[in-house]
Amino acid sequence: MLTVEGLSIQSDAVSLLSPLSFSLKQGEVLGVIGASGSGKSLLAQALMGQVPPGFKLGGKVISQQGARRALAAQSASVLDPLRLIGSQLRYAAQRLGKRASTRRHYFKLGGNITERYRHQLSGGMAKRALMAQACWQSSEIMIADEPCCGLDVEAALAIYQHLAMLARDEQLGVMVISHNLRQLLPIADRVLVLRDGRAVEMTTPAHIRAGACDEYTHRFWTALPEHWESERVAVA
Ligand SMILES: Nc1ncnc2c1ncn2[C@@H]1O[C@H](COP(=O)(O)OP(=O)(O)OP(=O)(O)O)[C@@H](O)[C@H]1O
Repeated sequence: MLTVEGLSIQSDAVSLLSPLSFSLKQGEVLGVIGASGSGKSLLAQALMGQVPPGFKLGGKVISQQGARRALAAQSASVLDPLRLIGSQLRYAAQRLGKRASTRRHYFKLGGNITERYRHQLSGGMAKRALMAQACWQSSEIMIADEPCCGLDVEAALAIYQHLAMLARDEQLGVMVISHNLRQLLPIADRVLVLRDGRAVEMTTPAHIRAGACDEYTHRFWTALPEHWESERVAVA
């Protein structure tokens, strides 16, 4: 569905993303993990062709048969501050055309989010609006950058379940960027691990759970609270 060949980002002489190649398949959830600043959001922006001004983008991003990509960005700043959320969602749905009707069940907004402006949303409400908007924007590829920060566990679970359903039932290629391995692993088919703008490995949840992965990846797994050793807890 999406083929990435030697994708790289430079700012001045600094390499922020070293040449990276991978594919996103139809019906798959590809998780992306990495420490803060490892280049996850830049990768998402590069896949959308939207890197910050002055950044140099290298390599190729090829969509199969013109598959459209939508990004649920990390920050609500991408929402239009002057239009009601409902109006922005309706616009996205119109562009999706006939296929929009099957998306009604995903990322329910609740409350009166659609009747509010961006500045009237809480962090969690904004997140839900961003997810719903991206879901209406593309029928082929959806990229979700930290879809659940600011959400309570129940809302986060619903979002992850909907991302999995979009891949499984609607056959989208779904890429999910997350710090939260515990939420990501149950829905991911494969996991791309980034460190300092470089790919450490492309692995699977089964390999991560079994410890059959790079030592850097394994550290994310052992950092989950359920794996804390008693002495580490005692120090904390
Ligand atoms: N607009 C920008 N101008 C300059 N540097 C930037 C810009 N955006 C990102 N960077 C730099 O690129 C690197 C990767 O940033 P990125 O936002 O992709 O990290 P991330 O992995 O998404 O982090 P986090 O998990 O904290 O969101 C960082 O060193 C960051 O400082």
